[in-house]
Formats: sequence, C-alpha cells, structure tokens
Amino acid sequence: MLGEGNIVQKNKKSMEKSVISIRQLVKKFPAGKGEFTALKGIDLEFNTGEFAGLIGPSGSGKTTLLNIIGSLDVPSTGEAVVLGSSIGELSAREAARLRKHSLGFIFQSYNLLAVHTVFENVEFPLLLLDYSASERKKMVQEALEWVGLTDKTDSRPPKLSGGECQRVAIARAMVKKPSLVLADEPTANLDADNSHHILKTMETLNRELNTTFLFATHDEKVIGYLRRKIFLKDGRVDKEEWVKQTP
Ligand SMILES: Nc1ncnc2c1ncn2[C@@H]1O[C@H](COP(=O)(O)OP(=O)(O)OP(=O)(O)O)[C@@H](O)[C@H]1O
Repeated sequence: MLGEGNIVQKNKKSMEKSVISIRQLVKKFPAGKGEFTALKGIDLEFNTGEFAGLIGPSGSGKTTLLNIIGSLDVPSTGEAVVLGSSIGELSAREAARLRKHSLGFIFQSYNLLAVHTVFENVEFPLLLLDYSASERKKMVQEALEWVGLTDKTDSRPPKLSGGECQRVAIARAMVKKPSLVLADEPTANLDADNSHHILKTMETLNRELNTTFLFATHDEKVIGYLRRKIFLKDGRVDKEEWVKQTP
C-alpha cells in the first residue's frame, strides 16, 4: 500500500511531467519565389497542469506555433515533442490518433455543427473513440454540467448566444478529458462578461482535472488569467513571465 508521502511524491512527479518540449523550432512558408520564416528558433518546455499563453501582436507566430503543437502542421527544422510524440515524425494517421485521444481544441469561431443539437456536438469526439452509448451519455452530461449548459442539451447552435456557443465548444474539447487543450483566441467574439465566464470555467477545469491549457491570444482579459505568459515577437520568444500562485 502507498503511504501518504508516496502519494504526494507520485502526484508531484505527475505534476512535473513534460507535456510539450520544443527545441530550436523553425517554421518556413513558401512566399512568392522564396520563403517566409514565421518561427525563428523557438525553445519551450511545458509541464502537466500549466495554464499558459502565447501572447503577441498579429503575425508574431502564435497560431503557427499552436498549429504545430496541435499536430495540424509540422516544423521545417527543429523538434516539437507533444505527449511523447515528435510531431514532424508522425504519419497523418498517427497525428490524427494523437488529436483524437489526447488533444482538445477551442477556436474563436466555435466550429460547432449548426444542424446538430448541443448534446450531439459535445458527443462528436466520443464517436471517434470506443465508448458505449450509455458511457457517452454520462460523459456528455458531465461535460455540460462543467460549463453550466445542462438546460440547453437539445438546443441547436443557431439558437444560442456567442457565450453559450463557446461553452459548448469547451464542453466538446473537454468531454474526453484530454491531456492538453489548445485555445486560439477563444474570447475573440465574446463580450467581457462572457469572456470572464468561459475563462473561469477553463481555469476550474485546469485545476480540477489537471488538464494543461495553452492559449494563443492578444486579449488582455485572457492574459489576466494566465499563470505563465510567453511573449512572441516576430517569430521569437521575446520574454516570459510566471505569475506567483496563491496557495
Ligand atoms: N500558410 C501560410 N503561408 C504563408 N505564410 C503564413 C502561413 N501561415 C502563417 N503565415 C505567416 O506567418 C506569420 C505568423 O502568422 P500567425 O498566424 O502564426 O500569427 P499570429 O501571431 O497567430 O497572428 P494573429 O494574431 O493575426 O492570428 C504571418 O506573417 C503570416 O502571414
């Protein structure tokens, strides 16, 4: 049997586990007859349970970096290791498997399926995994409880407000309890009240499920919630700040 000390030790170890390891990452895109370098040698390490953000002006490389971490794109040179997989070395099938099992995505445009109900939208990622109908129902209901939308189960997205749509998107990203959630400008289409509401929801899920969150943003409201701030400028890490955590 594990003693309390061992459990604390074990939890501490899992807290410190590396989720993302980026070394000398360069990303070039074809541009006219030449090429444009969007990321110019990024080195970053993220551990389990972080609530971190890539911050920077338009064109600084936030989405490009988030897309590579999300296995939606590959490095030109250098390495991005996400949950033990080197993104540049994955086949399309392996990358899809990584996304399906371990990653959740939240976009500024919600990306919900308009003709499907809230329940069906949140259930969608589970249909790609091996869960029974009753397991899926339980998981979807739990995810809708997390975001406070159990009364909208049968509604369709066109009938929801922007804030409610983003809460559905959070439930969809979280329903399979992924290790890592990537959120690209998740508050871009929301007013201040709704922005704070969804940020508090994500913060709670981060603390309760120990899910790692990585944002790309230039929204001051989002920046105010981050515990680690990585400032990108012209494709490079300009500076980093850690916010002291209250116990
Ligand atoms: N597929 C592509 N082909 C060519 N250039 C690209 C491509 N994707 C991004 N870029 C360029 O790379 C640079 C970084 O773009 P990126 O979208 O990562 O910036 P960003 O910081 O997320 O900006 P924003 O806040 O406007 O979304 C930009 O100059 C952009 O034009």
